Amino acid sequence: MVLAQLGGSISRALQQMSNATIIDEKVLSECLNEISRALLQADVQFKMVRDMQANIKRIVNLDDLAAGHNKRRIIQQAIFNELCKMLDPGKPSFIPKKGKTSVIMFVGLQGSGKTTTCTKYAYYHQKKGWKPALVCADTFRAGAFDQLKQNATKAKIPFYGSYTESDPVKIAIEGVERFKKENCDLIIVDTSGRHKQEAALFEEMRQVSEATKPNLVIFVMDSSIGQAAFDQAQAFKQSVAVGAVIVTKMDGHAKGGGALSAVAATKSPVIFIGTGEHIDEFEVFDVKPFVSRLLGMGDWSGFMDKIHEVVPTDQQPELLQKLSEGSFTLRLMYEQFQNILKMGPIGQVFSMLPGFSAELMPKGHEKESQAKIKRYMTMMDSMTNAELDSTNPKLMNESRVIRIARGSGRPVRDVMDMLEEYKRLAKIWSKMKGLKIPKKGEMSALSRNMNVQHMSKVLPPQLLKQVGGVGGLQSLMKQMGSKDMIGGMFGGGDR
Ligand SMILES: Nc1nc2c(ncn2[C@@H]2O[C@H](COP(=O)(O)OP(=O)(O)OP(=O)(O)O)[C@@H](O)[C@H]2O)c(=O)[nH]1
Repeated sequence: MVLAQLGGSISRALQQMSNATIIDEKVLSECLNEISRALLQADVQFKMVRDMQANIKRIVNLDDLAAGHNKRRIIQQAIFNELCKMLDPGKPSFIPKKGKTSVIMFVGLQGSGKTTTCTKYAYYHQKKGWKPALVCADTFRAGAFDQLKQNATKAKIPFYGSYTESDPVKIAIEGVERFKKENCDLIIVDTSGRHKQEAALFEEMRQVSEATKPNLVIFVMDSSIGQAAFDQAQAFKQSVAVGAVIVTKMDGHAKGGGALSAVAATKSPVIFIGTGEHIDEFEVFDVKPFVSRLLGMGDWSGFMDKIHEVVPTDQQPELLQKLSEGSFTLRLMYEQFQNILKMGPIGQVFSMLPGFSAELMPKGHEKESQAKIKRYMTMMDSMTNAELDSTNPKLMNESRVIRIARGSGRPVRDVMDMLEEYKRLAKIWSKMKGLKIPKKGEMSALSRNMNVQHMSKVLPPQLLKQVGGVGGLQSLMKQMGSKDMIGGMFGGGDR
């Protein structure tokens, strides 16, 4: 089951509960059974699901709730908290410091995405001004060094490895020593994988770990392994001091529940997730926004982070300003298309907004989407400045459409398609009107600045209904002291 499906099932269960006139023991049980079924289908370990159900029932004692209390909200809050608890081992992982050398060792089974993830991790930090380096201590898989070398070269990250040396410990020591001398602050050691957990793999991992004394060992896990995740994660944890987990292939048809099980097995947090084969398809994993997204609440802080990441710094103030004005011109669309082609899919950004997914660049169709965007841009190149800067699509009369089509060598139908796309995007962006945009690092300020009206515009209709429409939302925010829109709605507070 894909995670989106899991989120959908949970939202539906909550919705059904909300539709009930009276929320009693029976309604609560039905809702919890529905949610449990969805989690089990997503391959979350049975024991975890059972514990969660018991915890919620214990917390939500319907008889104890004084009349007038918002039972619905309390139940939602309990579900949110329990899901967060499942994913939060209660202690943070080691956090490397920029400018101070840290050795990070990656472990995982063959094919889990370990080598790809090492480069993604290095690239993520490099973009933030770190000096990462990659060491290939995988001498088991022929071609592993070539793969790492290729990835590292593309991302301009220094690397170390050998075609002739067969001792991974020796390579790891040499590589780490070399990059320490070169003042790299993030030395990433990629170790061998095997097809299955076997003694030789664990012995090798132990030796590499002993020799390089990593500050952090990251266990890389393929999200599609489902129920097997718990045992696999536990086996790794017993051999090396796993301190964090990265779950890969969250974009595929993954049984995402495995991620939850890995956290329980290693008592270590998930720190990143892989969302595609491309180097920047890699996201910081934060429990509360993740659960918010799972429950269809959107992820505002992730959205803002992505804007900061995807849009060039010099264009950010202008874009955010325009966003808050709600005026979306064709020129703005053109500029964003330029960003997409340069930086990768901005569809990732949109997927973080409540209520809609990456429609512009559907997964698996990136090539077609890119070609479409290029076609759109060619057509926009045939427009006048006035047309590009206008927010009024009526300006585009029939004769102009024909001229633009002729000017760009495209059929009229294509121009119409492009204008439709513009209208669709403009409609989405118009919902942002009046939003106060925080500077980087002030995400909770965004939440505080969102008023009921904004929230009601961007919340998916079924969710809005669930909280009792605009009126319900208003009283909910009042009750929560309007603290934090995402955390606040479910009692999470500031992040
Ligand atoms: N869709 C998707 N594919 C991924 C992701 N991460 C890695 N992959 C793909 O998974 C495959 C295996 O990745 P590798 O990095 O070679 O696997 P590995 O675990 O290093 O394998 P060994 O080096 O043999 O241990 C490659 O085709 C990657 O492109 C992801 O987040 N999403």
